[in-house]
Amino acid sequence: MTLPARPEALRLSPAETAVVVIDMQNAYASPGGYVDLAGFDISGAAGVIGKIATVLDTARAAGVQVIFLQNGWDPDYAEAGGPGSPNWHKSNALKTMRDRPELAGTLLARGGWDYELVDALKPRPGDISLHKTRYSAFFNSQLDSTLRARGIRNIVFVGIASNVCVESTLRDGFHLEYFGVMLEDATHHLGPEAMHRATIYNVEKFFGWVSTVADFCGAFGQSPSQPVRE
Ligand SMILES: NC(=O)N/C=C\C(=O)O
Repeated sequence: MTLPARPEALRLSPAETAVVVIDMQNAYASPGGYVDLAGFDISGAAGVIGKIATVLDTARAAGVQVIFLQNGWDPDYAEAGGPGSPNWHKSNALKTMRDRPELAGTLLARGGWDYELVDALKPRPGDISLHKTRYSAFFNSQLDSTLRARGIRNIVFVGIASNVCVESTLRDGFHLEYFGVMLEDATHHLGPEAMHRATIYNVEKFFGWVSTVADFCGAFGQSPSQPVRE
């Protein structure tokens, strides 16, 4: 398949390509989830859910492996690290729970609603689900071995947040020799909109390629006119 992308089109074989869905959990995309409670504007998050669903439908039909990542920790937060970990100091989920003790134990804890994937984006048979405990999905996870075991060299990224976990993972993937493509309209940022644009610049200029949902579906879909779900 030839995927139109910036700075140039890419030739991608479906068997060597995965769509990696970053952290489409209630924490990042639902009202009342972690980033909403932490004070981030999540109004744009709902808009990417339907677009990601369209990408996943197209990927599955084309034989492209779909891999879901979920971010978080065990219910006791041992995996989050204590004061000796920078994560303890920088994680806005942990900081929010320290500021608001009534939320203790609720944010990004495995087994809770906040950790769960949003209802519209649940894994289907054949999809793979992996857990991660830091921003990069390659760190201390099974992502690298899962991809290598299947001969996958190309990763198409969708999910939240473009400027945090998507960019961190795409950068680590670059250093591990993966070809990373970010779908700019199936990813959403945390913080000011300029952060999304900055990530697009970084990816396009230094770490990978940028494409769109329509171009992905045009390249991998049965029909180039396959509609994009809103
Ligand atoms: N999924 C993400 O990009 N997460 C960003 C921040 C956090 O998890 O605190």
